[in-house]
Amino acid sequence: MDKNAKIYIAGHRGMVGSAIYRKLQNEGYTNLVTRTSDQVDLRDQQQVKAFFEQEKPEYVFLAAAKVGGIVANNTYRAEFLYDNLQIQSNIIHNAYLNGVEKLMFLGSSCIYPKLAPQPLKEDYLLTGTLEPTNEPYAIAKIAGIKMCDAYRDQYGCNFISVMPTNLYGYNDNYHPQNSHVLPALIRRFHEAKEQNLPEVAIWGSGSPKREFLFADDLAEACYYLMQNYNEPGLVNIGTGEDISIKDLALLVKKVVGYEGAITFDASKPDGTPRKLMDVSKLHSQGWKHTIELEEGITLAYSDFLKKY
Ligand SMILES: NC(=O)C1=CN([C@@H]2O[C@H](COP(=O)(O)OP(=O)(O)OC[C@H]3O[C@@H](n4cnc5c(N)ncnc54)[C@H](OP(=O)(O)O)[C@@H]3O)[C@@H](O)[C@H]2O)C=CC1
Ligand SMILES: C[C@H]1O[C@H](OP(=O)(O)OP(=O)(O)OC[C@H]2O[C@@H](n3cnc4c(=O)[nH]c(N)nc43)[C@H](O)[C@@H]2O)[C@@H](O)[C@@H](O)C1=O
Repeated sequence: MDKNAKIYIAGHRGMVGSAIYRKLQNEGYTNLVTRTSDQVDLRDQQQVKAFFEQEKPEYVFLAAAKVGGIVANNTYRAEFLYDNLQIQSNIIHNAYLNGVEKLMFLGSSCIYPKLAPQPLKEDYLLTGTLEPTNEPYAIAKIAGIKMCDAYRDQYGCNFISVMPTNLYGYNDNYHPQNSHVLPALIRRFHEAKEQNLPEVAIWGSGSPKREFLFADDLAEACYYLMQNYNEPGLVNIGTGEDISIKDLALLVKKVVGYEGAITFDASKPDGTPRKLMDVSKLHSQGWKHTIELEEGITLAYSDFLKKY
């Protein structure tokens, strides 16, 4: 990508899109194209068609999606399927029609079977049954991978797919019910500290394990792969290390400085027992994360304090 290349970042106000935007700006890219969802509703075929015909971007980072934690995924099942299929189909098809040089589609680690062997290798895709709480979202993401591959096969498009692990960072969503675990716990421990509450409830049993990557590290990886990777299929992006939700809660408690107790709310779902990425393909491409979990939580907590 030369520094004047016209690059569209779909979802530039979100956690990931804003991190990719910052990275490209820091690298000296000046021709960045963005639209909010109010300006272009990416679910709308006509709006997306008109946008691509007007702007003719050369590169696309597809980081716009309907996103949320385990309860949001399980509650808004129709929206997670419809919105994501529409957004990604409209963008991928119009990228093809308008001769986009290269597109990166962002999926998620939830595309892998619920009980797949760990760590999750790229070739475990479609080898088993999905986790029910996020099946609609995962089905949409799998369709996105297959769409990139089909457009590569039939039309020769250089469309690549990356699968990030669970993410957190600046501009995260701190909604009490709809967010992912890390922002949810940052907020809950912070509010409990402010209100001198004696205990904080953690959803589920605390035993599931998750892997966490700071969004700015993800943006570095996306930028790196956009320049160096041109293959069909998918590439995992993660750290290759995971932690139980209980230990994560203890770490967030420490960073926030909360001194009360932790309890577990068994009425909430655990989801997949474990989702550890095999990152050997990513490492062999020459990229590795730099921000470790405690440092990242400290950065995210200071961002939370500025905004809430
Ligand atoms: N967060 C995570 O833990 C993970 C995220 N991912 C993937 O990374 C990508 C980005 O996620 P993240 O940054 O966390 O999500 P956010 O919710 O922070 O951002 C999503 C962005 O998508 C845009 N968007 C949503 N619906 C529409 C629409 N109908 N029309 C136009 N724009 C729309 C929003 O734009 P606007 O602000 O203008 O409304 C928003 O900025 C997604 O593909 C997600 O699946 C993958 C793994 C984990
Ligand atoms: C990124 C990924 O995100 C979603 O999957 P998930 O990994 O299960 O994500 P999560 O962050 O919401 O939960 C992780 C774990 O943490 C526990 N947990 C404890 N306490 C809270 C809590 O307060 N909030 C939340 N959300 N979870 C909590 C929770 O019960 C679960 O065991 C997918 O739907 C899918 O969208 C996807 O791809």
